[in-house]
Amino acid sequence: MNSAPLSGLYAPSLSLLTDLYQVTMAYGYWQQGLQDREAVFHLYFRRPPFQGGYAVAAGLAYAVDFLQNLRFSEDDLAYLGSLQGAKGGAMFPAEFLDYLRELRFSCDVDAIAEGTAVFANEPLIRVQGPLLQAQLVETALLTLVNFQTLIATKAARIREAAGSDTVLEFGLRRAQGFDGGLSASRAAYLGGVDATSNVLAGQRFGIPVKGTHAHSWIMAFENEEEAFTAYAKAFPDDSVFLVDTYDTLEGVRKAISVARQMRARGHELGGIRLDSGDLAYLSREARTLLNEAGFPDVRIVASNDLEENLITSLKLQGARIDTWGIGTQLVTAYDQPALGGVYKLAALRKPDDSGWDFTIKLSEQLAKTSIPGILQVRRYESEAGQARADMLYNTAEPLPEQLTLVDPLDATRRRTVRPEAPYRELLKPVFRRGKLVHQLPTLAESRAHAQREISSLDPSIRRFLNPHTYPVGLEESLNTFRTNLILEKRPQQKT
Ligand SMILES: Nc1ncnc2c1ncn2[C@@H]1O[C@H](COP(=O)(O)OP(=O)(O)OP(=O)(O)O)[C@@H](O)[C@H]1O
Ligand SMILES: O=P(O)(O)OC[C@H]1O[C@H](OP(=O)(O)OP(=O)(O)O)[C@H](O)[C@@H]1O
Ligand SMILES: O=C(O)c1cccnc1
Ligand SMILES: [Mg+2]
Repeated sequence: MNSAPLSGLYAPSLSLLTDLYQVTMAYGYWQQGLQDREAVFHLYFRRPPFQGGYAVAAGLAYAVDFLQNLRFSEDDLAYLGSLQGAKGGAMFPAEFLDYLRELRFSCDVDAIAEGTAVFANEPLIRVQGPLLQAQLVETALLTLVNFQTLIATKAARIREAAGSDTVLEFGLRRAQGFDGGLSASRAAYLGGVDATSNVLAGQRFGIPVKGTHAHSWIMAFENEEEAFTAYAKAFPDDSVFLVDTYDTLEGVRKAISVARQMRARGHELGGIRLDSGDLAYLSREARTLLNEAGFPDVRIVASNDLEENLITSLKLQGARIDTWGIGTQLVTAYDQPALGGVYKLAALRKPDDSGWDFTIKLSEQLAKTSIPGILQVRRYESEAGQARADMLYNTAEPLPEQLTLVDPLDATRRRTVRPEAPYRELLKPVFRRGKLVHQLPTLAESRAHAQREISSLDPSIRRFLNPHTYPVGLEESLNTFRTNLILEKRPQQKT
């Protein structure tokens, strides 16, 4: 179910899921005879979203599905063949289209598992292989990974605020298109929500589907009692009544009255839902009414423009909410509309095959200057499994005996690594020479992994307000190499 999340959604081929410039560069590389020059790219982001301290990696299953099915159909080639340049001639000659017809993805791909807690500058995906191919997949990988990582992170924050309460994702109606809604439901589940109202996501990904009913259900009947009674008839053991259509606390009393009739027939009301007004006050009052009437197990569901900060505030106000229904703010990633993940060239095989040329993109800001090498991410952990610090290092160079992590933004900030410190390597082989060599976990396994990963982070990294920065250092020799490469590439200013 999880292994081909894209297939069938977009028929018949997704290989043109790219920016035109990837195809024009591919043509240029082919014309120059550079198509098979071995290259290494890293996909990473520069700052965690929502001014938070971490992100939850997501979208890899989509990326794998895309790469596995990368081939240009006759329709794709006909379309590319129809594109014209400024003077009206074909943009791409027939010989190049013939090349694309035979093209099969043959790169090595290493990636960090979905659900892993990740930080700025860490490659979530590393692609190594023929330059033309490794470049061609940039846009698809970014669009597939950026959005889901963003939403999984938002969901993890909402989970953090909700603690052990149930969280339902209700966002499809407000999502950025149906495809945004579908991948948002998947990523939200991965990041920690318990269920979705999105039935297509339930079918495609095996996410539990849950829900209540709308105000229109109440409005379609003469009065609330009639509406509740009718709903209970349809779902005698699975009813949650929406109580705020006319007057919330009156609605609660009517729900109690119908719940008594249900009980007399051997059924129990599952819950009530509050969707407006002061949710702290109303949930407390509703809890009192329900408890006094002998319904301590009827759950209180709340919805209405909720997000992690509001949940935190409602809890501080003593709200008695058991289940949080969250739509718009979760699936639109309020208030950060995009994760700024990038895909940068980091190494090119020397033309004479004598080793690597490591490449760098300079920027006015050091934070935006890329990191050269064929990178791996090593996570050091305490004996109890708490994440302590991550080290980026160049796998193409030998590691020194004594490892020192250097802050890429401030080389005076360093920490040495105890030789016996336990660690794991986060990037794992996914493709070798274009063949899938990795058994993808199920979505439920990735979700469980995310829960473990987030709990391995110190609360100071997880908090919403001014979180502590998790230490991600460059291995010292990589940092020195990068500094020297910056000096070599940057023109000397003269005064
Ligand atoms: N106790 C509370 N503390 C802080 N914010 C709250 C509290 N109770 C509700 N809210 C939030 O305040 C906002 C109220 O929004 P709004 O005024 O649109 O809703 P409403 O008038 O209650 O509902 P509606 O317009 O759907 O009938 C919502 O985002 C809601 O989640
Ligand atoms: O508020 P969200 O987090 O997006 O959660 C989903 C919302 O969708 C439904 O109503 P809808 O917003 O369609 O109408 P309403 O606000 O008028 O009830 C539901 O009652 C929630 O309010
Ligand atoms: O099931 C619900 O209560 C629901 C579903 C979608 C949007 N709002 C609420
Ligand atoms: Mg609403």
